[in-house]
Formats: sequence, structure tokens, C-alpha cells
Amino acid sequence: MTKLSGRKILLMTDFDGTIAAYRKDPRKVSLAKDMVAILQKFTRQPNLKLAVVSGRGLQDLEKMVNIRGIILAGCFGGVFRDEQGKVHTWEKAPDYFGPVEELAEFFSRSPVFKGVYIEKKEIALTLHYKDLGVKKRREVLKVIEEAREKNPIFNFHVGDKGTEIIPQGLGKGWFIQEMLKKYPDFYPVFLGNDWVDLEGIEVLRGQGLAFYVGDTPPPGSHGLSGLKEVKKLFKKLLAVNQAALNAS
Ligand SMILES: O=P(O)(O)OC[C@H]1O[C@H](O[C@H]2O[C@H](CO)[C@@H](O)[C@H](O)[C@H]2O)[C@H](O)[C@@H](O)[C@@H]1O
Repeated sequence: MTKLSGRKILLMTDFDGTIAAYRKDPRKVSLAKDMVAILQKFTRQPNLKLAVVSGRGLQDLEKMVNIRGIILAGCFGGVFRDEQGKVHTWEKAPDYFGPVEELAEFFSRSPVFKGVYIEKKEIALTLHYKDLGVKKRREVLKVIEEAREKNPIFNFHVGDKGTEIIPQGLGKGWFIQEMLKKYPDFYPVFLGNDWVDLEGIEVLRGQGLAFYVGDTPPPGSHGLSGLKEVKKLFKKLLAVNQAALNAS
């Protein structure tokens, strides 16, 4: 925390599992009231910028974090809204709008996808199938494999519970680099909790502060046990920031 005192802060945080608790159904996730109150306080600090960067689509994230003045980045940072509400995209985003539509269409036409939630975002997709039995899941995975072979422009991260389909070359690291360029006089802090956040932690190595919510914080990050500790950290950040304001 001493690194932060007296400095302008660029606070960037992941959404799911970091500032919002996981839910079985991603559509049922919401921010806790006290977290909303903390985030609102951040937007009132003149020497603090807050960005939420998520794998969710930007439109979805805007509903989840309905607070003015926060920078919101969806699709792993590839589509983001700045503080003034202007939307920016990763340079290759236009190549992905059509293919995402086609992929979503392909999956929804497949009869084995009954029971799979196809989460279509601006330039990415997530397939949620954690509720399926072993046999059905195997069938779903076959179709996903077929799609993967036909769509090398995407990275397919296939897991037991779901598959993340992300444009090749896109990750939260790109967005964080953009923020560092835009706010060179702000000290960057990043919080994340899973593999999609590792790039962000890596980018800040030696030039910022990174926190990992979970049991085994990767090199270059500090561990936080869960949402309670995230809130504690945010409150400390607010206090340090306010103290600097009072002193100036
Ligand atoms: O970068 P994040 O904000 O962490 O987003 C990553 C993905 O999060 C969501 O899925 C995950 O959280 C769901 C809600 O708790 C959970 O049901 C699901 O199993 C998780 O994979 C979101 O739905 C995805 O779009 C994001 O890419």
C-alpha cells in the first residue's frame, strides 16, 4: 500500500469471481450492494480511474455494472467503453463480428446443444454446459472440436464446465496496455482470479501492483482469499487516495 500513497491510481479489475460472486447460471450474477457502493465511491475520486475488464460482452457488462464514470471493457478488453461512454474496439474486432454470429448459429442449430447456454458476445462466445451429464457433454465436445477445426481465427479454451472462444491474439493484456498508454501518470493496479487474468498480471510485472483472488497467486501477484478481502483492499485504496487528496 505504501507504493500507492500520494499517487494517482488506475484500478483495473476482473468481474466474475473477483468483484462478483460466481453463480451456476452466469445470467443470475449481480454485484452485491456494498460492492456497488464502493465502486460508486471510486468514481467520485478525482485522482482515481476505475476500469472493469471482463470476458463478458460489453453490453452484458453494462447491465451488470450500471455505474456512470467507470471504464468498462468486455470481450477480454476487445470492446470497451471509456469514461465518457465512447466505445472503442481492438483493431481486429471488425473481422470477428460476422464469424461470431455464424458460430453461434452453427451451435444453436446442433441438436446436441439443447441444454447448453450459448453466450454470444460482440467478438467472442462462451458455451456453458456444466449441467450436462457425461454422455451429452461428450457429444457437445465433439461438435465444439468440429467448430474449432473450421475456425482457426479463434482460440478455443475447452473446459469441463464450459468453453471460451476468443479471437486469436486477444487477451486482457492488450486492454491493460491501452490503459497504461492512455493514463501514463497513473499507477496501475490489477485484480483477477483465473487464467483469463494471468496476462494482466504479467503486463503489470515491474510496473504496477497485481492481486490474485484464490489459493495460489501466480508470480508477480499478491494473494487475496475472496470477495471479503477484495472489499477490504478497495476500502484501503479509497482511504489512501482520500488521504492524498486531503494533503494536497
Ligand atoms: O473475465 P471474467 O469477468 O472473469 O469473465 C470470465 C467469464 O465469466 C463468466 O463465466 C464464468 O462465471 C459464471 C458466473 O458465475 C459461471 O457460471 C461460469 O461457469 C464461469 O465460466 C461469463 O459467463 C463469461 O462470459 C466470461 O467469459
